[in-house]
Amino acid sequence: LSGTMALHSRLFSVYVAGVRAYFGGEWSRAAELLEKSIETKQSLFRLRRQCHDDCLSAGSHALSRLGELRTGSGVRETCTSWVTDRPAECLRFCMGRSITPAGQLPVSTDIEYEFSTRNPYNFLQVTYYKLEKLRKAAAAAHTYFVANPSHLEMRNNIEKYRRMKGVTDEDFQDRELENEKHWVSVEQHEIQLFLSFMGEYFKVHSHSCRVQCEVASQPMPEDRGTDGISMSIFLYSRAALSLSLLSCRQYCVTQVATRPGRISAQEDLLPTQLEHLHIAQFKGQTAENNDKSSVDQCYFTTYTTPNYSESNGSFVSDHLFVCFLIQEIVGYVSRSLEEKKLLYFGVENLDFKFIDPDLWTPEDVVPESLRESWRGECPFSPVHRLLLVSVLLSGGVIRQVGVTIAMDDDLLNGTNRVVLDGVATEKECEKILQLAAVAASVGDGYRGRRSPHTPHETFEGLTVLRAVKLAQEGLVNQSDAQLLHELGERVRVLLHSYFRSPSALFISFTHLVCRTAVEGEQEGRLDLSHPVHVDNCLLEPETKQCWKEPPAFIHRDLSAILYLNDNFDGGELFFTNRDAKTVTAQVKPGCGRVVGFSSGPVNPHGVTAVTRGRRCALALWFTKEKLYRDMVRIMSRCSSSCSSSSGRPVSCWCRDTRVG
Ligand SMILES: O=C(O)CCC(=O)C(=O)O
Ligand SMILES: [Fe+3]
Repeated sequence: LSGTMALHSRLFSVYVAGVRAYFGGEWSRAAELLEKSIETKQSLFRLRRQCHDDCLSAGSHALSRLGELRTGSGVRETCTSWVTDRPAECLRFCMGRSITPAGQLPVSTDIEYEFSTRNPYNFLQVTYYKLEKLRKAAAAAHTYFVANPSHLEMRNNIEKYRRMKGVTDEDFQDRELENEKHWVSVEQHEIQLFLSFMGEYFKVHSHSCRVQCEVASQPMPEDRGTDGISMSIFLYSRAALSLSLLSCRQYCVTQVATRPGRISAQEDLLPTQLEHLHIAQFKGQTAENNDKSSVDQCYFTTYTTPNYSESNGSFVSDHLFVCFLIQEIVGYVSRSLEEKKLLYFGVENLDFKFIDPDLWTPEDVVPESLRESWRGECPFSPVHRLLLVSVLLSGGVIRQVGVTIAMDDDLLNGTNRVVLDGVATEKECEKILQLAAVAASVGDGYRGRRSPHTPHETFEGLTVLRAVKLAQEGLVNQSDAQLLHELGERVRVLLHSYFRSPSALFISFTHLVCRTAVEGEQEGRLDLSHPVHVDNCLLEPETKQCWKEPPAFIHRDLSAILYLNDNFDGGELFFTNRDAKTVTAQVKPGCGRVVGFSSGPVNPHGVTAVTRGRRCALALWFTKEKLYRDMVRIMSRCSSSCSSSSGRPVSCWCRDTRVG
């Protein structure tokens, strides 16, 4: 045996011996063997990476040829050329398989699984504890717990280690951190750090994950038989294996985007990171004066003119960094697309199961017959699409007379933030405030309630549906209830244009909220009216991560608050960094002022204490996903156009809206 096979076989035997020693209570021996097995695993992974790098150029060549085969060629031909052209020979040779007799391989996916779940560290933790090497036990416990956060016993062990003498915070180290390095820089905003994130991202993506797929999907022995049937079976199983390899690689996106210890992958990690980059580089070119955006220019320049720096020197020197990055991404995207094409071919023709982990896959990659549930038309290139999935580009035009841009990204010191003035008139603010007052006086779910955020304020809320009901009961004017809806629409149109959103925006939820200072309870207040949060994910300030998981409203893409008054003290909206502490900008509310911002992790925000009076605002959230638009809102608009004598609003259906 040689190369990786030898290592694999050693890994297997050393680990088994270590576990045996463990169960035999031979602690020193167990520690030695388990450590050795971890070392062996690391060497094995290193060697595989090496093999992969060495065979890579052959690989990309074969893949690009296969892409051409998708249309107009039969399954058999595709498989045949694939099998013969694939650089598997290179990999197999490199990995030592070519000299190993088929069927006698000590390949055990169990052992790979064992290491991927970090189980050896569980054994090690007990072993070191028995040997009274507490600091090492703490590191092993921590390393295991990072990947198994719901393991209660390990949580308790860690608590115990923390209380033990001689153990310090520094001892709780993740010994497998090397493979997750990209997370260290993931939350940095600065461009240089972003670049380093991208570097780590691609490294981890291709080295730690994609390479390991090669091993899991090595083809079967060369026993292809001579008759037609066994040849077909042979080709079919080869194709299936190759498809599993590709699908394994595709899922690397999810693995790379899943932080150790989290269950869910960070959705669309790459586009989200691009949002950080913020296209700060692309700002200043509005749709008006330049119908080709900078992204287009960069893409165009880099990929259509070989000596682009000469042909468009000034642009490229300003944007060299971004162009470089985009070049990286283009490579990544085109490789991924080639794989997807083949996979969809397999889904269509070979009944292969594949669920695309990316949201940015362009429609033309998906065969016609599979498109049914696919998203709508997208006129953008794959790279563009990748950039735009989660990216809003502030700086678009505001066309409404009387509305002005009071603060932009620069003044607000951040990304995708804007303050617009003049969105509602004094009269309109009055009407909505009146509506809020009536709602409060007749009582709704919030009346007189203490705020959910602070005991020093009360909180009243009114939804659109509730407003419509009040109108139907004759308690408020129909037209005032209707105004709530109109204002929401007005803000939607303005922000859609300002943020140049390539996809439609739907109102996902609207809430009229008033916060009132409780008199006599304001002395020495240190808390906030609304603690710092991100609207569409759970902010974890310690790690600066934001988890797009329920109970966060993960489908909110854009947030807006329309302010209605200013006769109160405090109640300023502020933005912070991801540490939830460093304030980057503040906004003072006033009638007709709208603050709009992307709902994601670039915009943590909160509200300072309201220490006198009552602060009312209409909070609006928008989504790009049709599915999550506000059904209640649409229905209530219908029902508000029905006569109130028709009874309960929900039983009144109107035909002119496309509900359901
Ligand atoms: O009222 C405000 O200014 C902000 C409220 C807010 O952030 C929210 O409701 O999520
Ligand atoms: Fe918020």
